[in-house]
Amino acid sequence: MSATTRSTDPPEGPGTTGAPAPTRPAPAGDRALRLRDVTITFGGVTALDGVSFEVHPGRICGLIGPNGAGKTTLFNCITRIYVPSSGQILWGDTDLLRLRPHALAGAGIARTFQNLALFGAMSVFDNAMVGGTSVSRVGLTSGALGWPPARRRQQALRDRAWHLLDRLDLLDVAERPAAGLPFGTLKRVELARALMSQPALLLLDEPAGGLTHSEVKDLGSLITSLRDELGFAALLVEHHMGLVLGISDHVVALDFGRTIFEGSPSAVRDNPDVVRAYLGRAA
Ligand SMILES: Nc1ncnc2c1ncn2[C@@H]1O[C@H](COP(=O)(O)OP(=O)(O)OP(=O)(O)O)[C@@H](O)[C@H]1O
Repeated sequence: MSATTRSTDPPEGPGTTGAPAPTRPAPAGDRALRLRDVTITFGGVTALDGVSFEVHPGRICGLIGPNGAGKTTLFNCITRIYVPSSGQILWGDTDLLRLRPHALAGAGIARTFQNLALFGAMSVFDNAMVGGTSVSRVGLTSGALGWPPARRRQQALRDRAWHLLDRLDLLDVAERPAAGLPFGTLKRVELARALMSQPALLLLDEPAGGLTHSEVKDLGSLITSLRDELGFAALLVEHHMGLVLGISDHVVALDFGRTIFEGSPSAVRDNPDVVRAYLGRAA
């Protein structure tokens, strides 16, 4: 992101329009993410081999598997970084594989990054705003020129950012640069940035990575309460089994690119194929 996309105005305080917080439940409708027989090969390696499952509206789907199982590759197929060799990925009625990567946010899909995608020199508030301006029709020029509809949209974004920073316990650091903040705090900023686009589907890439035990516990409660408030569905790729089993409605386990389990969190722990996959290789 270039410096030109940085918000030029100082952040106004929360709720400056006096309007109710604009974080309404995402218009998830009946949109589900449907993967059908997704296969991708890299040279001789079949990273995904006929993977099929669904993520239902408003539900959290945990995606687990040992190292090299294909989780990141699957994420990269959904986010249009990789093109599957065969298979279908549908988002509601939309063929996701026909969407350009930059159109995903506009289609209601947002993601977080394992290694964070924040701008160190920018404030926490401005980092959050980046996630909203990518889908809002607020042009920097029209906003700066004070065109009334653009100003109203800009203010609605600011209100949403303040609301999310409040929900994510980030108000105290809102005006501090992201660089230098503790990792656990940055993970929450990353979540705020992703939620600014009001996604109907949130792709969470190892959100617990690098967090302490108590931070992981808090993160689990935060994700479920935000899901309850905002109505998004989530696909959660995570090694932290406690988090996956604690907050997922549904779990899919991969091994060597194949689905070895699909079902409830309570059933996954004792599933012999899952146990074998994790015992067979270091997770
Ligand atoms: N761009 C690529 N080129 C070649 N092989 C790749 C590429 N991306 C992934 N792979 C291979 O695909 C397989 C699945 O890798 P992937 O990173 O998706 O696993 P993972 O489940 O995310 O593992 P981890 O938990 O360690 O992140 C591995 O064998 C990996 O080496």
